[in-house]
Amino acid sequence: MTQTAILGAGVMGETLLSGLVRAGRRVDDLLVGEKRAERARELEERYGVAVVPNVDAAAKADTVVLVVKPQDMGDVLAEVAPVLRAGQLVVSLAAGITTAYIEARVPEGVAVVRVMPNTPALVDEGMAAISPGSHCSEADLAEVESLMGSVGRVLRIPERQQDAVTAISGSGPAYLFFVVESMIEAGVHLGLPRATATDLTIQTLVGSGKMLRETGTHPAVLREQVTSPAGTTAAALRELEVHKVRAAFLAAMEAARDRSRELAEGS
Ligand SMILES: NC(=O)C1=CN([C@@H]2O[C@H](COP(=O)(O)OP(=O)(O)OC[C@H]3O[C@@H](n4cnc5c(N)ncnc54)[C@H](OP(=O)(O)O)[C@@H]3O)[C@@H](O)[C@H]2O)C=CC1
Ligand SMILES: O=C(O)[C@@H]1CCC=N1
Repeated sequence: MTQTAILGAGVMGETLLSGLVRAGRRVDDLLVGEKRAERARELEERYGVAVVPNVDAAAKADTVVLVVKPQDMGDVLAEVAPVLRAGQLVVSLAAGITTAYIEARVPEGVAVVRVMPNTPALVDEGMAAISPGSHCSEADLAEVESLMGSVGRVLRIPERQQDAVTAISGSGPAYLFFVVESMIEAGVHLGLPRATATDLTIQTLVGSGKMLRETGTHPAVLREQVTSPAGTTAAALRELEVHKVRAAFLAAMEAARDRSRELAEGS
């Protein structure tokens, strides 16, 4: 088994780490680079994984996964580039950061893959979109598919689509949690106990998601099936149109796509 280093074990890094451990990856084959001592101790206790300085992890591993904030990427690459060598694979999970940005900062012959994951990976229902850098082999892509496939689905996409993907599946869980929060609050306004409103909303989301996935039916058709003539759903949907929810999603996702592009510029 190859050695994998995860540099930056915050929300997304720990999500990947926990998934790899759940999937049966030996902790001896995993290394973590994390700068805060307290956080390092926490991860060592929770997973039994070795937390070591970034350079040690990067020098030892076959695959180095970068899960720091886009704004920290330049510093981390400057730190580990001197110990990287041809034949290693660098995988970035950071929004906005291009493979060209990374390739310009690592030695010749280091393969680079860009990934946009999402947090449902925590329950093995992640969605990861992966794009190869300029000198990346089929074996490198297969390694990343195996890595991310242990926590959900993986899709290969051209890198030019990564900013839009970030706006859909990377940030997407937050939009859906926001909708869930809003429905729960509305249920409470309608007089339901909070626990009841929460149960009803979550099961409705899970059931609707399962219908979408298992029937393959277009969401507009599924929506029409719920919308009885002159009924309750029609009354509700009219309000969502009046309040321009569809336009708000378009504006929100354009903002996410644009922010991803800005992060590439280092801001
Ligand atoms: N959260 C999400 O849903 C998603 C996140 N991503 C991407 O994942 C990356 C991480 O995001 P997220 O997990 O949310 O952010 P976090 O801030 O939770 O995690 C980043 C981690 O990196 C650590 N870190 C910072 N500098 C270094 C360094 N030099 N060496 C080692 N570790 C370091 C931070 O430590 P400290 O806190 O001490 O600074 C922190 O633990 C980002 O690039 C983001 O774009 C992608 C898709 C989804
Ligand atoms: O908000 C962010 O920047 C990260 C990238 C996608 C989801 N979270």
